[in-house]
Amino acid sequence: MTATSRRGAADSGLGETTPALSLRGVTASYGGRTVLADVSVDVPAATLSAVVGPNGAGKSTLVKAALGLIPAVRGRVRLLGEPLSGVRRRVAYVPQQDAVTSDFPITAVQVVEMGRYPHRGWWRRLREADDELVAEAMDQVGVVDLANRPLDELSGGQRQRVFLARALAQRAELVILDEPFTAVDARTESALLDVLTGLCARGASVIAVHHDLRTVLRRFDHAVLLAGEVVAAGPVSGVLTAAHLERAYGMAPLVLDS
Ligand SMILES: Nc1ncnc2c1ncn2[C@@H]1O[C@H](COP(=O)(O)OP(=O)(O)OP(=O)(O)O)[C@@H](O)[C@H]1O
Repeated sequence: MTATSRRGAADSGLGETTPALSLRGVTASYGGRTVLADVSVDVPAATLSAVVGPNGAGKSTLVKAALGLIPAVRGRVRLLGEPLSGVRRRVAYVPQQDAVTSDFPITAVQVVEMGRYPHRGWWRRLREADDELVAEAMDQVGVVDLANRPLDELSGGQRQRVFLARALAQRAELVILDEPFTAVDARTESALLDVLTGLCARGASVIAVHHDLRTVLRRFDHAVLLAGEVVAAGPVSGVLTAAHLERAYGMAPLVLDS
């Protein structure tokens, strides 16, 4: 049992049965090509949940569809029980790092401060309380010493931590991350997972696209296994079975044997 599964949705502020994310009949396309077809799935609140599946399975597309980042989406999406328009400030997104470009000069601390804009508006000065939340978030992921470094001079792993700090500073109730650990070493990944597990223990919901099934088995509560459609969803041990993995990947990944 992982740390977060010992806690229910009790502290999340959501009803026991209100999912963190609910998709009904969601179809997503790029240029007329359907990538996700008729996906219906619920991700429970106050859990650390993974979206897994082979390359091209539609994992990033699923989270982008949920966040309104893809134009051609049909179906019904609810985040924290509401349409996206009503919950933007309660939901944080950590994009895949190769999708992040910085065409203008911005420092690490300025990125983290952006986590407070949904609460203050970008045109207003942040208050002392915001500064404290920003400092706390940077401390949690170990990037305090990078505060004044330009973003485009940071390594991939440092950037991933800075963007995670932005989500933490937002104090979001639902944090959605797309491959947040691709550029970090194993020790840092474990430390960041501790931070995410801590969020869930306090009632927040975390959904991460993640490719490392071994980590998902060890550290996550819930998983959605995708292969253009939902192959399985639910508690991790019931999702990452040999039969499901064979269906999704065409073979059971050997890593689960060890
Ligand atoms: N902007 C886009 N325009 C056109 N096709 C896209 C676009 N983004 C993704 N696709 C296609 O949609 C499919 C699903 O892509 P997606 O990025 O959602 O998969 P994924 O499961 O996250 O893959 P990976 O594990 O490789 O990151 C792929 O075939 C991909 O080529």
